[in-house]
Order: sequence, then structure tokens, then C-alpha cells
Amino acid sequence: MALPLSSPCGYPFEEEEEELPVFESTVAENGGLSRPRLPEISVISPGLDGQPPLTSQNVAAKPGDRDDRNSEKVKVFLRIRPLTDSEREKGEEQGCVMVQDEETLLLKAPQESQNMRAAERGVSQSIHKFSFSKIFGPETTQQQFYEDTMKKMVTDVLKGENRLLYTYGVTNSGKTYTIQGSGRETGLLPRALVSLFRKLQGRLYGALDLKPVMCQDVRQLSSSEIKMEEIHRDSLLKEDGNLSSRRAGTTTVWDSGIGGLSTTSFTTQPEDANTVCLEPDSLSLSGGVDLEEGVQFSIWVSFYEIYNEFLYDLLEASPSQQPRKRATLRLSDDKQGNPYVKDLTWIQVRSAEEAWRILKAGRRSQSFASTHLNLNSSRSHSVFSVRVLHVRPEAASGQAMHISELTVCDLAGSERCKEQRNGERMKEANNINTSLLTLGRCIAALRHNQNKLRPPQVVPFRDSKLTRVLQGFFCGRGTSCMVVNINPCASIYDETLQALKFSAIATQLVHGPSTKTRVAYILSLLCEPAANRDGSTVMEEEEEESDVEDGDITLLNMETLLQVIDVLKREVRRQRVEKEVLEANVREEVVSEVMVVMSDMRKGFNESLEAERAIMEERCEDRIANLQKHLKMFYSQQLQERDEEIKELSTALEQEKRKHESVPSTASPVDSEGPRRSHRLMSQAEPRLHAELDQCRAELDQCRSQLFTKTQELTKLKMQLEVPGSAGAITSAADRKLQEGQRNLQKLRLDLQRLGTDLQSGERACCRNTGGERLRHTLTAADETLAKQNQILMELQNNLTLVKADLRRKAETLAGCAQLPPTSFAAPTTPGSCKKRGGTATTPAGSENHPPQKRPFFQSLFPPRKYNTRVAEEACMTPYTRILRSRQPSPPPSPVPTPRSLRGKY
Ligand SMILES: Nc1ncnc2c1ncn2[C@@H]1O[C@H](COP(=O)(O)OP(=O)(O)OP(=O)(O)O)[C@@H](O)[C@H]1O
Repeated sequence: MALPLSSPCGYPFEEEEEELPVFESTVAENGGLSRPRLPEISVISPGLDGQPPLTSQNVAAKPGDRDDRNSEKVKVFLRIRPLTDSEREKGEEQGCVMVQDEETLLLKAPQESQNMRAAERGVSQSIHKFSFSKIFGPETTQQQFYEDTMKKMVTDVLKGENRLLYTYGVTNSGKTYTIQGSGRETGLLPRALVSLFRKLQGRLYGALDLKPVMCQDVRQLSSSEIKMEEIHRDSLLKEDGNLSSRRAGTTTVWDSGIGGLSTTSFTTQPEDANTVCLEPDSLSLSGGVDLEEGVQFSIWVSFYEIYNEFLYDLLEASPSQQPRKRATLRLSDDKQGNPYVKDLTWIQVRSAEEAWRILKAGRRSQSFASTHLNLNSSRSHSVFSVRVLHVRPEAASGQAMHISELTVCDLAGSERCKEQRNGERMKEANNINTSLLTLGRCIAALRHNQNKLRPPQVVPFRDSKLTRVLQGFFCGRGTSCMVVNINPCASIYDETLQALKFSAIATQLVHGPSTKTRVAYILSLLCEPAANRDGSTVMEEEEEESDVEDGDITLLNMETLLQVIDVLKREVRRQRVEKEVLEANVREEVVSEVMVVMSDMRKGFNESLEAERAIMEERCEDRIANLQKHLKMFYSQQLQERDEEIKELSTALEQEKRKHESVPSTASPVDSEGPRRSHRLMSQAEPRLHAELDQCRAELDQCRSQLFTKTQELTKLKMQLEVPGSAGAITSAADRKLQEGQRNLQKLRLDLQRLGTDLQSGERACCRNTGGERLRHTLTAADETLAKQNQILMELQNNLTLVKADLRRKAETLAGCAQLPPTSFAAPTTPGSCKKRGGTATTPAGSENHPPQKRPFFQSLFPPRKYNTRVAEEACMTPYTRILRSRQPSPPPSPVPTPRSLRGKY
């Protein structure tokens, strides 16, 4: 069963404590509650599944946890900081933290704490008991603490081991104080540095003396890069020196010789939290360690922080430079699969003072801020690493034999996010808590996996940057040590309780197989026949052979080593197969889970799509309805306007009609009719009129031709009349012809009259039409032609009259001749002929010359000249002229003003 680990700053307490099997009852139940009464005191129980608690005594006897027989348990130290004066004044001292003995701590919930309220409700205990490797009270000095915690670690590192020390606790609990110290109270790290260099007296190797290949063991450096590193180191040290002098106001004197600290004191202002005093009397510098003969050492340091889940190099550039955006570092895996920080600055140091100055220079780039609990609170996890290169100078390759590392990690303090008023602080607190929670989960998973009887859990190292960089120390690359700092203030009791619960899990952790154990494991593989290895796990094999004495693998002969290689190859193959199966299972599980998630997502998307569609449809319908409504309104308004306009027009038309009716004589028929109707009639009558006009023209042409013929005949007649001797015959023929011509002319006039009538009616119909006008002009021209013809005819008649008069005179002459002897004259006209014409011989000259029968005809043809002009004109008028005259006064335009609209059209 996976351990449900609470958040380091954990809430809520009630539920977690109900489920957590970490605590077991040691006190008799209290009655009165329906549920089983919880114990008043809880103690740490490593038996996560109900097994009895692990103690140093029973661990060895437990069959399922055989790691513990050979592996050292992770050391977890507890340090309680003293209360400050101001905290005492606030009444923070309520005795809630009690040290029972060197390893046992009792926590008693204060009255105002949530834990006490939960205890009062019966869902939690009010007293908690925790065990640690060692507990350090408020009175513990820095020196004592160093001696019991880190001193051995320095020795181990010089022996080639990797060591990690990290501090954990609530904010303002004294973590930074423990690591770095304050004023004269030097912390663990400077002490460790001094101790390290002290132990390496006379054994340090210069950076430029190292071959580049050697430096590659620390970091991929070329010789030019090493020089750059030197320059950078010098600039860092110089910068720090200046700062130190400026801050302290005193001369900082360090003997950076290989011999370690000189007797010259290093003093700074005690209130300066960034400086520490490394006076020899404040440090207990123990004697040297047994180092291998002929081996030289080179010390390199690095310093980086994990801020908001990003890695920043604190030694990247000189702090005096202008502030700029910091570059983030990336994590990568080396060939062995151990994570390391890529492109991290490693600087070689030749003394503790140099290392300390570099640390101080780096601290200036570190993220600090003032919070409600701590005026100078670390907002990031800082990691300071010291790498020791073990070099054998006389070796042919000149490469480092070995590299060991001491890493000191000052974790940021857990805190309540909601108490942060600043958004940035809240984000930082959230990231800090998340990474600490991941660390807790990793430790819990490691603890779980220690029991081989249970199926292993995946350790979530990759869930945070912090656990990634520390992974190697939890996986056999070295050992770790945890320092838990607590603040005894009653106001932060609940947070302290959660931090201690977390550390309680760590106390049950054992270190993974170290390098030595691996050697033992290889040797064990050799001791066991290969054929018998079927299905058993590596760890089991290792456990079974854990009693095999550890040894140096380089001591084995060639044959054995070949055997080792074979065995290891087989083992690698087996593990590969195992891992492939595991990977396939994981992939299958992941795929099935992803499929489920995908199908859920698809379902969700479909649903949301449907909902969206419905909403869209609804909206569209609304819009369409709205549009229709507006269109309807718009068109009805338009129609209304049109109706009103029509109404106005029809009213105006009515008025016009009425006016027209009131003036009937002047109004033309066309005007009285509606404009439309007249237009229609006109368009209908136009072709007919054109046809009639054409017909008129044709008839006119015919008349003209007839007239022309008549004229020719008349000319002939005239000529004939001029011939003597035949005048009587010619005159009678001319008379006949004239009579015939008169008849024809009459007929022609009648036709013309008819045509004129037709034309008049047509012209009336289209009096205002341009076609009508044209017709009128044409007719006028025709009239003129006719008038001319008439005139010619009249002249002809006159001429004829003259001819007749001449003929008459001649006839009279002839008659006079007839009264003479008949021989002399032949009577031109017989009396009978005279009678026939109705004339008498006694008729006066003027009237006698006109034969009596012929006179009316000639009178009709030739009106007497003595008539007045008007009568003469009327007599001279042809029927067509009369028609034209009657037509000439064309109907006057209507005096009634036409409406504007109608005027435009017509
Ligand atoms: N053992 C101690 N003796 C005396 N003073 C201490 C001790 N531990 C801590 N202090 C003081 O308590 C204050 C807070 O300590 P510190 O800054 O180290 O806390 P912290 O846990 O690092 O806080 P944060 O997590 O917010 O960075 C400091 O003023 C420090 O000097």
C-alpha cells in the first residue's frame, strides 16, 4: 500500500491522521465516542502495513527487510533553535516541544493549534512522539553540532565517498543558520571547508598543473577554459574581498596558502549575516586523516540554486556586473544514468577562505526575500558542492584516480501559501512546498521499496528538480544525512508537526547499495554457479551474499575478471529483458489509460460541441427572426410611404381632371384623357396614321401626275387653238377637255377633302406627337404645292380665257365676214352653233361674247375679278386649302397647368 504522505506544510490534519498508519496507540482508549478512540500519544511506526515498529533492535531480526542488516540507516538529526527575546515576549514559549531523551522528542499541541482542535474532536492525538538519530536542543553550539553531524562526512569524502547533507524544516527554523552560521557562530559548511583543507595540507594540486583530460573529470574543460576559470575565480574572489572590506569596515586578511588558515584573524561585523568568523579558536580543527600515499588532491566548488523549479548558476558571472536575465541550467544524465547539472561553473579553490568567499559571492545572486516569518528568508533551494579530485601525479595518464563529492543543500523552508500576501512570494512558497512534497514522496517510495516482499513503487525523482539533483545520493552514489530544524514557537506548531511527520519517514530509510556493496555483489555473482541463477532478483542475490567480505575488484586475476564480465553480461541481458517486459507493461497501461482519457475527452468534446451547436442554432434563429421583423417593418414603412404618395398623386390627378372638366372647350381630348391612355392611343394610332399619310402621298402624287397630264393637254390645246381654220373644232375639243379636267379636278378635290378630314382626325389624335408635326409639315408643303398647281391652273384658265376671247373675236370677225358675201368668208360658227351656246348676236360686247350655256362653268372656273379679296380668296381656295385653313388654328394648349409629374411625361 502506498503511503499517503501529507504535505510538508500539510492541511488538513484530521483526514490525514485518520488514514495514516504511521501512528499507533500507546495509551488506553477513552470512552464516549462512537468511533474507536485514538491514542493520546502517537509514536513513529515504520510498519506501514501494520507491522510492529522498527527499532534498532528488531530491524536485524526482521526477515523481510534484510537490507538493514548491512546498510546503514539514513541519519536524521533534529535541531531545535532557541526562542528569540521577541518571541518570548509574544508568549510563544508554551512547552509544546519537549526533548525526552537524546533520540526522542515529544510534541504537545498548544491550545490554539488546529491539532488540538482536531484532538478535541477525537480525530487526532494531541501528543506526538518522534525518534531521531540524535536530537540537538537549543543550547547546542555550532561546534557540537558539527562534531556530531558533518565531521565524519568530511573524512568520508577524503576517503573517496560521496556525501550529502541537507536541512529541512519550516521557514525561520534555523536551516541557513545551521549550514552557514551567523557572525562568530560559524556553520557546518565553513567548518567542513576548513577541516577539509586542513586535512589536505601539502597535498593540494594546482589547476594549471592538471592536464585537461583530468579536468574533464570535473567538467568538460579545455586548457584555455581552465585559464578562463582561473580568471573568473580571481574576479569572484576580488569582488567578494572588496565587498567584505566594504561591509565590515575592517581589513579582511586571509592566508590562502596551502597550509590552511594562518594565525591572522578574519573578522567581520557580527551583525552581518553574510559573514562568518573563522578564527582558529572558534574552530575545532581536528588532525589529519589517513590519506593514501602519493595521492594529491584538487578541490573544486560549484554553487547553484533551484528557484521556482529552475536551476540558476550562482557563480555564473561576477556579481558586480549589471543585472541581466539569468540563464537557466539544464539537467542531464551521465553514462551511468546519474543526473548532473550541465554547464555548471566549477571553480578550483586552494583554501577554505577562497571557497568561502566564492560561496559568499554566490549568495549575493541567491534569491532571498523578507516574509512575515523571516526577514531574510531563502526563497530557493541552494546547493553548494565540493569535489575532491584524487590525483596520482606520477601516473602515466595523469588522470584523476577518483572524484568524491560533498554536497550541502540548504532547502527553502516550507510555509503556508495563504499567509503570503505577495503574489511572487505565494508562487515561490507553492513551488517550495511542491518540491518538498516530492522529496517526501521519493523518500516514502524508497522506504516502501526497501521491503522486498512488496511490489516495488516508482520513485518520483523526476517530479521535481530538487529530487532529480539529489537522486544519485538516494540511489547508491553516496549517502545522505538529513538535518531537521524546528522552531519551538507555539504559533507554528502545526507546521512543525507536519515537518516532523515527514522527517519521521526519512528516519526509516536505509542507504542504497554503495560502491563497495556493488563490489561485494559482483564477487557474490562469481561465487554462485551461473546455472543456478534463474529468476532471482539481483537484490536477493546481493542480500544472500552480503556476508561476503568486501574487496577491491582490481585485485582479481584476469580469468576471474573475464568470468565477472560474462556474469555481468548475463545479468545485463536478464535485466534488459526484465526492463523490456516492464516497459511493455507500462506502455500498455499508459496507452490504455490514455485511450480512456481520450475517449472521455472525445465524449466531452462531443457534448460541448453539441451544446455549442444548439446555442449557435438558437442564436441564428433569433437573428433570422430579428432580421425578418426588421425587414417587415422596413418594407411596410416603404409601402405606407408609397401609398401616401399614390394617394397624393391620385388627389392631384382628380383635381386636374376636375379642372379639365371645368374647361371643356380649351382642353384637348388628349389632355382630358389620362396620360397613360392617350399615350396608349397614340402608340396605337401612329402606324395607322402613317399608313394613311403614305396613302395621301400616293394620291397626291397621282393628282400631280394627272395635273401634269392635264397641263400638257392644255398646252396642246393652246397650240391647237393657235392654228387658224380649225379654231371651232379645237375650242370645242378644248371645252370638252376642260370639262373633263374640271370633273377630274372636282373628283380630286373631293378625294383631297376626304383625305383632309382623315388627316384632321389623325392630327388631332397626335397633335403633340412629333410624327403628327412632321405630317402637318408635309401636308403644308403639299398644300403649297397644290396652291402652286392651282395657281398654274388658274393661269392656264386665264390663258384659255384669253384664247377663247381671241377665238371669240375671231369668231365675230368670221361672223362679220359671214354678213359679207359668202365667198369672202366661211362662217366660222353656224347660228345653230350660236344658239347651242345660248348666245345671241345682239348681246353687248362684254356679255355677248360669252355663250349662254357655257357661262356658269366658266364662272365657276374663273370667278369675276371684281369680287372683294376675301371672297376671291375663298373662291380661290381649294378644298384641301380649306381643310388646312380649318385645321390651321390647331387647338390651343390647355391653359390648365398640368401636374408636374404629368408634365414631365407628356
Ligand atoms: N541555533 C540557533 N541559535 C541562535 N539563533 C538561531 C539558531 N537557529 C536559528 N537562529 C536564528 O533564527 C533566525 C532564522 O534562522 P534562518 O534564517 O537560518 O532560518 P531558515 O530556516 O533558514 O529560514 P528560511 O527557510 O526562511 O530561509 C535567524 O535570525 C537566526 O540567526
